[in-house]
Amino acid sequence: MGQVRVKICGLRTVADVAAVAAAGAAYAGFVFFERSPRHLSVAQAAELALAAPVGLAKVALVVDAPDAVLDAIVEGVPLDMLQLHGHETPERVAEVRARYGLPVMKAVGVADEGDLAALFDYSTVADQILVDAKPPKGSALPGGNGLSFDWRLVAQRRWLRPWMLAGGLTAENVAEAVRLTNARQVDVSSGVESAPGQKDAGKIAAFVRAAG
Ligand SMILES: O=C(O)c1ccccc1N[C@@H]1O[C@H](COP(=O)(O)O)[C@@H](O)[C@H]1O
Repeated sequence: MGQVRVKICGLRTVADVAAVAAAGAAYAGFVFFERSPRHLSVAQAAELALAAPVGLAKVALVVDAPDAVLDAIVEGVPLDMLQLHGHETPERVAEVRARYGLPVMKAVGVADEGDLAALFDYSTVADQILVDAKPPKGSALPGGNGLSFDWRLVAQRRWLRPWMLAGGLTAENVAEAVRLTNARQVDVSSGVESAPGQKDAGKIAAFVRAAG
């Protein structure tokens, strides 16, 4: 594993899990959001999670999920972290942490300086912060759109909790993103795909290598 910890999100097959583990990524992400081309059922995610080797952290991504949906995911899938990628409030983040006893990573969309205060607010309640590009208005997906934001907005910033950089990262731009922001963790979904929802083992390996 390199110095920068990598999360590969939106895995859909056991072969994807094997490629992520072989590349040396730290986290594997499973998406539970029906509008996403990466959406999994609880049974599908359980199969992938059970195929993950020890040391590969399994993350469930949800978007404004009610307790009933989270209950089914947490009961059915062996997990290491929950990623909240919707409009969950700081109070909801605290509630989810307490209810499930799992670390919670809260995604925050960034487009300009005005979005940075939210990063601090969530860092007081979440275990980790995911700093992602803000989705364009009317976008079908709140993430996984392959869009970047101006990395200079978060260059060298410090928050109270560990954080990950996300949004439009690829093997071609991740080294520059890390250099500019000093991110110690990065997250990618569409940048390691050959088509929406189709992970590419070669791109995954190249991305992890390039992240450093
Ligand atoms: O990947 C998805 O389909 C997805 C769906 C709903 C919310 C978030 C989603 N993905 C997350 O978005 C960011 C950035 O993705 P990309 O690399 O720009 O494609 C990443 O954190 C994914 O976990």
